[in-house]
Amino acid sequence: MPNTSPELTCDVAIIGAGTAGLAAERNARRNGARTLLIDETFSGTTCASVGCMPSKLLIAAAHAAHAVRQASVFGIAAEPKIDGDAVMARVQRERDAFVAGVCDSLDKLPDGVKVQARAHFIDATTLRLDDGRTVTAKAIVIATGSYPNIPDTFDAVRDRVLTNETIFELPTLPGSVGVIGAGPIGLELAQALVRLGVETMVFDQSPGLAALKDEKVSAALHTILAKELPIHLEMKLKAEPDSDGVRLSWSGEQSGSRRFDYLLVATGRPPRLKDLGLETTGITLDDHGTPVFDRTTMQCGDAPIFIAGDADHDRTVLGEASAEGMIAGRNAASFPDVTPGPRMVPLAIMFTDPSVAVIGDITPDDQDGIVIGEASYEDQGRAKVMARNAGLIRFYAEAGTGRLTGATMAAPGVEHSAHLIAWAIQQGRTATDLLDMPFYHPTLEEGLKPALRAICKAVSAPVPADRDDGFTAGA
Ligand SMILES: Cc1cc2nc3c(=O)[nH]c(=O)nc-3n(C[C@H](O)[C@H](O)[C@H](O)COP(=O)(O)OP(=O)(O)OC[C@H]3O[C@@H](n4cnc5c(N)ncnc54)[C@H](O)[C@@H]3O)c2cc1C
Ligand SMILES: NC(=O)c1ccc[n+]([C@@H]2O[C@H](COP(=O)([O-])OP(=O)(O)OC[C@H]3O[C@@H](n4cnc5c(N)ncnc54)[C@H](O)[C@@H]3O)[C@@H](O)[C@H]2O)c1
Repeated sequence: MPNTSPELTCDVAIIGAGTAGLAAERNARRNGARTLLIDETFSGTTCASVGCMPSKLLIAAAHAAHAVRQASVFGIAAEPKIDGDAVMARVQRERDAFVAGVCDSLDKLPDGVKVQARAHFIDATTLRLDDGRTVTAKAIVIATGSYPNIPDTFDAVRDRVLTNETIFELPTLPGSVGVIGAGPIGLELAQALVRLGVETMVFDQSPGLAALKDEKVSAALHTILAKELPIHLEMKLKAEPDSDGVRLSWSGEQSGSRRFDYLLVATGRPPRLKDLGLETTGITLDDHGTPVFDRTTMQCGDAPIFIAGDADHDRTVLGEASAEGMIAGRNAASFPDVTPGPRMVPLAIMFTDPSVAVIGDITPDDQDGIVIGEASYEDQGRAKVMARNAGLIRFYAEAGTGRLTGATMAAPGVEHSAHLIAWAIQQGRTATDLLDMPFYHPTLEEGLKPALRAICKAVSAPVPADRDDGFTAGA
């Protein structure tokens, strides 16, 4: 039941009922705090409503279409017949079910915890709500998430601009979409759209894909994705209205111009901190206006203010929003007694085909003290069986020991194998340790072995003596 009291007090107030805010509220309450969870809409998390889940639903439909198209490789003649209305109806139906699940959990919060309003700080422990009420708390958690940035370049065509907040609402698939931004949102959705029969092109002002620091993997991914999707990097763009659509002109290494029904603008999601009154709190802000905080405690300086999720602009993925929320909630409840929480090895996965993972520390090729082992999936046994033999993985390891420190992977099955690598890195395992573990045949995981062996060789570490030394037929 929403709380309508005029003056509110609590131990911990949380601004934002997304993944981070919900985790923070739960953990603060579990640690004995009287909590208030403040949200403008309580309409479901970004993940469920306009983020992870609807995007993966659209990708699932695209995979189905792609599999039909690929069937001819195996001697099966088939052509997908794509019903755009039905594709979008399923995306929306399943998305609504995920949102309903979030809303159910909101309904189960204890009476009086939910406060529906927009909040801003008037000092470090007081919030003003947009309905005129105030909230006084011993500690406050900022979990306000992020929003889609739309550069001025697209001002003249705003009515034809889609973002992640609007694209999943379309009643049917559009005929053509220019995707601006080759980050995870742009690439995941562009590949899904093109596979669903939408004429799609991607444009970015930067030279690489998805901000991958590993240029070799970025280049390999570009080559693979460009086979089905034109991707123009380092482009200057101009957008003008054009008969119920947009004319996009680009210039750079190549130049061109064409009309699209829509532009999907996926040019980054800055933290939603504007108008939050942070300047009244005394906390230190960085050059972008984001609070400076401690990554292990989530505390902003030594103030009674904590931050979690996309709002801190650090590791902007779901698992980290949840983990940060848990740490922030616990420390807000025990403030001023604040203790570090363990952080996980960073893991980000992009659900393109092939999927892409970035794990741990990504180091340049010429960095002292680090060796790199790589493996191509072009000749990988199981990937060839499935006609998915393309991709590159690169592991980074300590030169002295072969201890794995990070990985960039773009290859089939990486969404799964990346977890094994992240777990190994978190446990401090060496390449030799991993090669001593079971690998089944024939699997995509076997494709990790050449990269691990290359690390062993580079650090003169043993490949386990009683394990295969690289000669499994078809691996
Ligand atoms: C298209 C897309 C696909 C994604 N796919 C993945 C994926 O596959 N895997 C993955 O791990 N991550 C993915 N992400 C990222 C993931 O969704 C986010 O990292 C995560 O949802 C952030 O959660 P949050 O709690 O920080 O923010 P949110 O869930 O956005 O919650 C913020 C809340 O704060 C409220 N709020 C804001 N300001 C105020 C205020 N002043 N007063 C009151 N309330 C306020 C808002 O109403 C909102 O409810 C994706 C994101 C997008 C956009
Ligand atoms: N699978 C996943 O985990 C997943 C999927 C989607 C989104 N996300 C999260 O959502 C966040 C936002 O994703 P995103 O892809 O919008 O942002 P991003 O910041 O990762 O990428 C934005 C891209 O847009 C480009 N760009 C910026 N301004 C431009 C302009 N004016 N013209 C042309 N290009 C421009 C940038 O060079 C960059 O490549 C990510 O940080 C990610 O954490 C995660």
